Amino acid sequence: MTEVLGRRVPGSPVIVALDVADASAALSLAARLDPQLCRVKVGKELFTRAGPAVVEQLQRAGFEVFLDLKFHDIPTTVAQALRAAADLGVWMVNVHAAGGRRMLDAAVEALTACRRPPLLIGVTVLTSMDASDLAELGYTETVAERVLRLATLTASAGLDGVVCSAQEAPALRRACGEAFALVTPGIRTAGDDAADQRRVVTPAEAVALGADYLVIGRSVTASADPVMALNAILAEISGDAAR
Ligand SMILES: O=C(O)c1cc(=O)[nH]c(=O)n1[C@@H]1O[C@H](COP(=O)(O)O)[C@@H](O)[C@H]1O
Repeated sequence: MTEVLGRRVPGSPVIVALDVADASAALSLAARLDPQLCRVKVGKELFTRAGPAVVEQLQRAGFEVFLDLKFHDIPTTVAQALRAAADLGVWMVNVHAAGGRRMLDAAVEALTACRRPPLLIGVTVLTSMDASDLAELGYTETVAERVLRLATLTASAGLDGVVCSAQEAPALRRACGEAFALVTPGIRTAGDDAADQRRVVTPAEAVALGADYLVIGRSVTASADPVMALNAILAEISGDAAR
């Protein structure tokens, strides 16, 4: 357990997004990181390049892996894809909550039968989206309302948590309870470029708002010194930076 500003979370709350071009880049970055201090995320770019082998290599190196493939398909396809992810032994997987009730039910059922089921997380509204993106898609809800709708659907289907911006964390904590995992990308250290992200917070803000896990990519991976960048983030969220 790690003490993070008074909240106790199992292991490190930081998940480093290994959004790099190939397995060798991922493994050489991982070799510089300490699995006691962070987990790692394998997403669409790395998985499409390197496949399950890189997940297995990262796990052999001692890392718990969040396999971020954001499944969003018909219920049967999502269920089978999740069984394949569980067979890989990953720690966390995700699906788009917008796949709807029957897809979420099928996802939960698929993992119930697994010996070591990964945490199953529903993506609400991508942190790269803002009010204008939702309006163009025809949604009349605000971002906060839509995130809350998708999170309560996700919770009622029995998933373990959601991906959201930490901006929405307080409302989701109230609605979905203490045990519901809030996984928050869109993290930027002070002065970092938001780039394609729209709902952005700093690491310390995310923790203060009640996030359980902070998904952090470019603030670490695009840094000239990723290890130093990660250590600075860990110091910031443990409160050391303020002391
Ligand atoms: O599911 C995710 O991990 C995810 C959901 C979301 O809403 N926003 C989001 O940025 N992500 C992922 O989190 C990471 C964020 O990367 P950076 O913006 O570089 O920190 C990327 O790997 C995204 O794919």
